[in-house]
Amino acid sequence: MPTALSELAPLSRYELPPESSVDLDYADLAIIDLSRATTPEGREDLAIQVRDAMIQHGFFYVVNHGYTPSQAQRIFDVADVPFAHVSDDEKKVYAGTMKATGSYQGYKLRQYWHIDAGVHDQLEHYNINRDTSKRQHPEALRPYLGDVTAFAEHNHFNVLHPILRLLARGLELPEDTLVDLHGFSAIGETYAPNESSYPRSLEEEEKTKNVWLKGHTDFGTITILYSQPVGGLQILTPNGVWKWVKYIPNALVINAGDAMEFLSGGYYRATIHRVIQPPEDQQNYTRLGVFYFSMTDDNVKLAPLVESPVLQRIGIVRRFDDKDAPTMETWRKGRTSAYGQSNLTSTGGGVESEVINGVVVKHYT
Ligand SMILES: O=C(O)CCC(=O)C(=O)O
Ligand SMILES: [Fe+2]
Repeated sequence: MPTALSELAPLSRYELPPESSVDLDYADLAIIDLSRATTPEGREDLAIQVRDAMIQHGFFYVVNHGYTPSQAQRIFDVADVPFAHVSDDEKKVYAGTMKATGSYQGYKLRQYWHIDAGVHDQLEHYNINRDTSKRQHPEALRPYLGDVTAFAEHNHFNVLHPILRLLARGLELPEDTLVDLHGFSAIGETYAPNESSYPRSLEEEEKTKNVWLKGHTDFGTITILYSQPVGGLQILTPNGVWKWVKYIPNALVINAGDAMEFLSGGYYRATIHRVIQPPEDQQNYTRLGVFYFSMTDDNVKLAPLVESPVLQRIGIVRRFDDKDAPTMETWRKGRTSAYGQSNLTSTGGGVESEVINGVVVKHYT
């Protein structure tokens, strides 16, 4: 069960940069008060709110998820360690092997992904499996692995599972249908990763039209992002307009990925989102992201949950025949090893595509 963030090793503070005062075109996302999920009446209301938010935008905020502001602050402090307190040489020792193994653990060093026009990314990630003992970690991070485990447990049991219960209700399925596919100790690759992005040169900004991370869908079921002040994250609205995601202190930004879209027969869509250059008053700050990317257990076949009365009524949008559905393991490995490494085919209108396990995956500029 979740452990408390107490008796922790001291740690230097990461100052969250100030909020932008630029007037940006923000997406109007629902705010879900997760503390209401503890009562049956609360769950009934929230299930409707979450379903509608998923159908309308595919993104929503969660507040009152159980972390105090100081617990959230500590998570940012820990997340900063692999970037600010590890030398470039040591980072290379702990580099991940995404292309070779399809497993997303360790550093994704800067410049690993191709963005556009020969320009590579300036995003540095450090990804940790929820079982922190799967790999060695840089020395500076080792005193804080207990924090990472507590963070993974908090996300898994206090955020992910309650949301999965609401999403199952929205499909009129038994409440634990999706929870049962997301074990904490099952073999699977849920990550509790961190990400940091560094400012880029003017030339690189021009060549990529300010895009830092191309429009994409996440490949797991649910992504939990800790809202942070440096802007840049945008979602693609159904009418083709990119809208910014606003910072809300101690809120979580939740979205569905491919695996959820497959399981829900297209009912909960994997919304396309991207990262662009932050607004002008934040361009000298690095962006520190804290995420919990969740996936089902590796052996789950990502075929639609046809027993859902909702899907039986409204129909299923299929991306493949149910018998050909990839497992979570096949899908995550295929997408992880190809990302930013494969040659994309331009299909016009700023859309590029690739085929992973026989399924077309699109990238948006
Ligand atoms: O940095 C962000 O705000 C979002 C990054 C993202 O979409 C991803 O890593 O999948
Ligand atoms: Fe993403």
